[in-house]
Amino acid sequence: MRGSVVITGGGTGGHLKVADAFIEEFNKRGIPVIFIGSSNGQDKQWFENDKRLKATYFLDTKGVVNKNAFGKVTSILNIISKTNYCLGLFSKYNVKTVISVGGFSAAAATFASIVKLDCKLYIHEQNSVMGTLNKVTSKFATEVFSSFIKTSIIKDYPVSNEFFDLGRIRDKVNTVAFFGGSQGAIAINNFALKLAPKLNDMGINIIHQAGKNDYHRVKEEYAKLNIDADVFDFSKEIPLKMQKADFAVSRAGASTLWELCANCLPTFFIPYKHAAGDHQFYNAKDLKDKELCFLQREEELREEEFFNAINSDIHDISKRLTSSINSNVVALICNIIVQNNKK
Ligand SMILES: CC(=O)N[C@H]1[C@@H](OP(=O)(O)OP(=O)(O)OC[C@H]2O[C@@H](n3ccc(=O)[nH]c3=O)[C@H](O)[C@@H]2O)O[C@H](CO)[C@@H](O)[C@@H]1O
Repeated sequence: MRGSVVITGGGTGGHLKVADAFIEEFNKRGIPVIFIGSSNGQDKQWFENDKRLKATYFLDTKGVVNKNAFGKVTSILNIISKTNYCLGLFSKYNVKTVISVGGFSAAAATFASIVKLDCKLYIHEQNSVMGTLNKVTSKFATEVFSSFIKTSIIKDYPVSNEFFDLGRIRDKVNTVAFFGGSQGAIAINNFALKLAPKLNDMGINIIHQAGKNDYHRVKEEYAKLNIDADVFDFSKEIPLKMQKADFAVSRAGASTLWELCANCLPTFFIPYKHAAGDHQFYNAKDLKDKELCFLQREEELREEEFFNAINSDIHDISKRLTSSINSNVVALICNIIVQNNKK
């Protein structure tokens, strides 16, 4: 393959997990990868000391959406200056391929790839509703990959093989896991604490990812209830946590959603209502329409719906989830990118 590959984007775990899948695949193929993210958000935490990367750059960039006019102008001027900086990096590392996984961290390197005429841009859009940056830049992309866009040549999500390898068909609910997404979700934490006494009485174990900000409160609440739950703020072992569970309650962030599918874990989704364009609701709606999950909006949450769900035919759902997503997707996408690079 000619030159180095730049992977850009991030902000939150959903984008970064996809970036990680690409880094892993190119690294296996011996192709040098440079990560360009932001110093704001979780990018540094994920990749700052990653030995698989030839170089990492964390630029001081922030989002443009949801800002007043002055904030928008300042952010745009900053992106222009950082785009120029990225062009310098592209020359230094002979970059011919840029893969954007979206989020505000991706803006500068994505624009630089559009300006640099001998550089191809690829976008991975995770969500059912396209993010603002991707809406603007997708017309310049060689390919846009998405599990939701009908025209995507690979219509699957890059999920690590671990989730497939540790998947199993569920029969009976002995353990329920609660997942709030990379940052945790107070609404899911409160719902879990409300359900916990009854679950405990039913002899059902609890696994609970509470998020950094709410972890101590949640841990204390379980202690007050005298319930021995597996509570953590953030874990690198989500595949193992999913493997242990027979049913999940989760936000509908795209990476988590497809990981749950790969793991064949029946799930009750509670989408984050402020997600841009309500995309978390629509991420899960496709599965709901196929009766492959349960879906309730935060403001309509009822315990009764949850208990009906865990008492339904979870074996059937779990079995049908096996054909909801294919493995090795990142390898297929990388094959296309490598092929195009030779042209
Ligand atoms: C609030 C918001 O706007 N969230 C968006 C964000 O979600 P968020 O960042 O929460 O992303 P996802 O739910 O898609 O993914 C979270 C990722 O972090 C991993 N994980 C999570 C918890 C943990 O303890 N350990 C761990 O490794 C999960 O396995 C998963 O791979 O990006 C997603 C992908 O664009 C979007 O669909 C979400 O709507």
